[in-house]
This record gives sequence, structure tokens and C-alpha cells, in this order.
Amino acid sequence: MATPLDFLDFVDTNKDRFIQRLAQAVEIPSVSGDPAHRHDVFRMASFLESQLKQYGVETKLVDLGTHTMEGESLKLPPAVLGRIGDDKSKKTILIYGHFDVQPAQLSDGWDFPPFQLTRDEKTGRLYGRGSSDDKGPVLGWVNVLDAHHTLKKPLPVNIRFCFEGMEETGSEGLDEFILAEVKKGKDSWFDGVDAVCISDNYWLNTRTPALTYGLRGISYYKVVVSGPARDLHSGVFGRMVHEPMTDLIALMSKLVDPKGNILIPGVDEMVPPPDEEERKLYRNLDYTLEDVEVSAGAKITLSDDKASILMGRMRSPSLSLHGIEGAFYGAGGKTVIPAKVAGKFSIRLVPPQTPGNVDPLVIKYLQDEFAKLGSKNTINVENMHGGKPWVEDYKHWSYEAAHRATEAVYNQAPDYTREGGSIPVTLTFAEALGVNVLLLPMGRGDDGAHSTNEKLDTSNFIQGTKLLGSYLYEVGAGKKA
Ligand SMILES: C[C@H](N)C(=O)N[C@@H](Cc1c[nH]cn1)C(=O)O
Ligand SMILES: [Zn+2]
Ligand SMILES: [Zn+2]
Repeated sequence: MATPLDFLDFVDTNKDRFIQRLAQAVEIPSVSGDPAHRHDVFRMASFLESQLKQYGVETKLVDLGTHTMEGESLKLPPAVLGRIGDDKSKKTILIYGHFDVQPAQLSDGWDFPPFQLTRDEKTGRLYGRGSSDDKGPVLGWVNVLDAHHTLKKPLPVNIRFCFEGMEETGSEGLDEFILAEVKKGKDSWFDGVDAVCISDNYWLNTRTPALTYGLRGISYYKVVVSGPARDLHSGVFGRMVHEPMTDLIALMSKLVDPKGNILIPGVDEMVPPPDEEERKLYRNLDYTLEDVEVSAGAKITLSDDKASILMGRMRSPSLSLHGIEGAFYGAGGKTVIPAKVAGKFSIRLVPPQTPGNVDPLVIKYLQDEFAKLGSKNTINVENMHGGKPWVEDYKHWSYEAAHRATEAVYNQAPDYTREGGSIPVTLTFAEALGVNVLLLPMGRGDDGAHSTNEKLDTSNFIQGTKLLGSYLYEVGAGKKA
């Protein structure tokens, strides 16, 4: 089914209004990982619910309970559910996205206020936290609803929405809700879903649209080393006591080498090496070392071999060191021995790795290495959150529909990619509903998600909105089984 021209025209003529809506969303600093912003995540849930409602979607806010963050008991933001269309002759697509964002501060090195959408008139770039991850894509779906509601056009498929506000911090509470909901059978909000579509990742480069059929999983760890009862004067106590930070740095330096090899025995070894056919797949993708350099903003690739670099992101595990809580980081030179420090690191997982089979290796290794230090400090290793990796069958009608929609909107065939990031709920949907999941990215590889100066190109927002709508039309054109 060709996408109706009036829908495509509507998207073009309403560009400024769509950008205005994205600006409203970016202005809500819905940072899920910061307790001080929890009320903003709730505000963002209400904003999104009202957007859905005004375009005829039946909505429900689901209370996901409470959790503890930084010693504080907090209410989890609600999941925003939506339902529109109940035509038995049409397919039903479940759309997932998230309305929370990563933290951002001007002092991190942003050139623009992160929670204000700044439009660069010359380049068409829309800068702001969440513009690409994931407020732009979520509002892309809202734009599609807006167009159909305003034009009084029926949607080509039935749609169910599930938007969450904790994706950037481990999707707490969501899995339990989905599993309980699915058990309700005919009464479930997800009853009758034929496929799931998620727009929450990025093209590989800046030129070629992509369909994504894999995600890495994640295991996020906190290793706490504590010793003295309080912070100490380094002149008074230096070389007299075991220092927590010294122990922690020694441990963290044993996790990964500068070439990216994971040093925890058994972790890298779990993953079988690629055969020649698989290597070829990566060699053939439209990607250059320069693409990595442009998106990283520096010439710092681990290798000069494009296939190795791509496999590093798509089919290998990686271990990244993120930070040390409790360490002195301010200006000037404070001569302190911190009493308690917590190192944060995560491992991106690929099949057959799961948090279940990797966590014990990590915890035992850290405990053994700590014992070798002969320190009188104490250590505690904790898994903060985790999610399994996911790989989908892309020879499926949903991917075929997305392929046709991409060709129609962008006049080019999409890349088929595996994403290095994680969206833990993807596997939950795939397993609990037993249906195919498609990742249909809107943004480009250089959008800088999670980074400073995150942006979404206006053309990706507008063409991306057309793509999401066209995908629904292509799905609608297929026969309902
Ligand atoms: C790919 C997606 N847009 C994303 O950014 N996911 C996060 C999920 C996460 C897990 N722990 C913390 N955040 C990611 O891959 O980092
Ligand atoms: Zn995201
Ligand atoms: Zn993210």
C-alpha cells in the first residue's frame, strides 16, 4: 500500500509545529537516574499521555511501584500505555519508546543549554538532551497520530503503545508489569499484538537508513571499597593506612586492557569467533573508519580494520569504566583520602552471554583480585541492573515492510545492523508475546546520544516521521493471518 500523499504533505507542512512539540518535550529534564529530577519524569509521562489523548488514543498510566536509588525510596515513573484501533481485519503493532533521558549539564561541555531545543538554522540540527534518544522518535509516532487525527484518516493498523520512563536506568518494574499483563490473556493490553516496533537507536553512519535486528545486553556493576570511618588528611595518614581509592584503582585497572580486551577470565572466551561469512557481512556494511572518527570527534579507533571495529560494537562484548563515586573531582587540589569509593563499570553482552552467566565470573574475579592486594579495607560488588542481548530474525514481514518504507522515503535500501547499545525490554517483549521485534531508527550515527551536544537533524525528524507512518502503511498492506 503506497503511503497516502496527504499524510506525507501534512508532515512537510507541519514541520515547525512538530519541532515546537519536540522543544516542549526537551524542556522537561526527565532524567531517570537522578532522584532530584524524578518529578520531571512524572511530568514527562503526563505530557506524553496528554499528547496521545488529544489524538484519540485511549490511555492508561500504570503504577510500577517503588524502588531505592542512592538510599532513597522513590516512586517509579508510570508506564504510559495507549490503544487506538480495534479492527480485526487489520494488523496490530505494539510501539515501545522511552521518555526519560540521560543526565546533562552545561558544565559537561555542552555548547547549548541541554534542556532547551536549539535549532541551528544553517545545518538544520536540533540540539538538546533526548532529541535523538528517545524523545524525537517517540514524538515521531505522535506526529503520525496528529496527521491522521487532523486529516480524519483511519490508521492502516491497530496500534498499542507502551512508553516507559526508566529505560536509561535499568527499566525497573517494566518486565514484571509486562509479564503479569501478558498473563491476563484476552484481557491484556497487549492481546492481539502481531509485531513490535521500537524506534530507539541510530543509523550506523550519517547517510544510510538502517533496520536493526540485534542489541547487546548489559550488566552494570558498582564495586565499593571502604576503610576509614571518615575522609582523612593525606599528610597525616598517607602511607600509614590502606587507602580505598588505591585499592579501587588497582582493581579497576585489572578489568579491561587499553586494546579493549576484557581481562576477567571466561568473559571474552564465551563468545565464538566469527567465520569468514560473518566477517564479510561486516566488511560489506556502508561504514568507514572516518564515520567512527566523525561520531567520536577524534581519530581514536582501536584498529584500522573496519570489520574488526564494527564487530567490536555489534558482536563482541565490551567493558567500559564509567566513574568513581566518592572521589575528589573538584577544582584545586584537595589533599584528602576518601573514606569510601564506588567504581562503576558495565559490560555489554552478546549471545550466549547473559547477566546470569557473566555476573558470577565478575564478582569472583574482583573478590579474588582484592584478596591478592592484602588490604584491610573491605569490598562489596553489586550488580545495579542488567538485561540480556537480543538477535532477531530479519526475514520477516515486519522487516520487509520497514525495508519497503525506507526505500519509499529515502530512495535507498537500509543497512541491516546490530546495535551496540541495550534496550532490555526488547527481549521481554519478544519472549513474552512470542512475536517479531523490529528496531527502526530515526537518528544518525553522529547524533551523540548520551553525550554532550546530542542532536537530531531536522531532516531525520521529518523524514523519520514519514518513515514511521509509511512503515505502518506497508504493514497494513500485508494480509492479516
Ligand atoms: C539504545 C538505547 N537508546 C539506549 O541508550 N539504551 C541504554 C540503556 C541503558 C542500560 N543501562 C543504562 N542505560 C544504553 O544502551 O546505555
Ligand atoms: Zn534510548
Ligand atoms: Zn539512551
